[in-house]
Amino acid sequence: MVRTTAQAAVTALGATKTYGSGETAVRALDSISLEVPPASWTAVMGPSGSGKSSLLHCLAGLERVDRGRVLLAGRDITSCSDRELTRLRRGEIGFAFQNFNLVTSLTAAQNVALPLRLAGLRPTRQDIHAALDEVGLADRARHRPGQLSGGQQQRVALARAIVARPTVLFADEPTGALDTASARSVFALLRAMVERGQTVVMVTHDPVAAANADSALFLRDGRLVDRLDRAAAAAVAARLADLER
Ligand SMILES: Nc1ncnc2c1ncn2[C@@H]1O[C@H](COP(=O)(O)OP(=O)(O)OP(=O)(O)O)[C@@H](O)[C@H]1O
Repeated sequence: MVRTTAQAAVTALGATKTYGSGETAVRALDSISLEVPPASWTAVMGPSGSGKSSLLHCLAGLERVDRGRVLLAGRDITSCSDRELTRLRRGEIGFAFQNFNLVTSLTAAQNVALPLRLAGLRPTRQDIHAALDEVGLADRARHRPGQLSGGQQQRVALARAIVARPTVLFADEPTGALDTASARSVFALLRAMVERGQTVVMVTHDPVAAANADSALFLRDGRLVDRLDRAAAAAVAARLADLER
């Protein structure tokens, strides 16, 4: 029986993940324990290879930990079957990942509708339009990914992640390909989600992005080594520079 704060949106208890085996084994996550409160925004930072993406994937149930536990909305996903996990992911979790995962043959609107359709729902045109509007792409609904810039594709991916109103949104560099103005509108969007009670966990290399979050977690060599709450970008950058030394 795992004891945890009942209200946490995401919990990791001694989460450990190793890739490969024998001499080529890499311990990507080394006994990570954390709690992400609901209606909060957490940034995950750290040097390249420190385990950020691995942590995001394990917390989101896209990959399984080898040791330890991960709980989503109080539910222990380490003991879920693949089927239960898929259902949980479709119902509770949104993903906005760096490589977009947009379907190239579908329009922006169809891409946004896809996760809801996969979950057996029939989103209305208004729902889809509202999500595209939130990311500033209402006028690109009929464009296919190949007709959009990298930043616009990223925003379609974000609209797709938010349309289902997930309890927890996991985002990998959600503003990585965006200019300053677009990044700022994404920060506002993520903050609005948090104010509506949703939880955001994002990996970022950008201290400005992390400064918009409520707290920044710092990884090094697969370990959680520090945490800053409500930190200014300069403080985040200084901590990161320390870890990269
Ligand atoms: N599928 C995999 N197979 C083998 N090793 C992996 C795999 N995925 C990650 N790793 C290794 O695990 C470690 C952590 O990788 P991870 O991608 O989580 O780091 P990261 O902090 O997200 O890095 P970056 O900032 O460069 O994206 C690295 O040493 C990486 O090489």
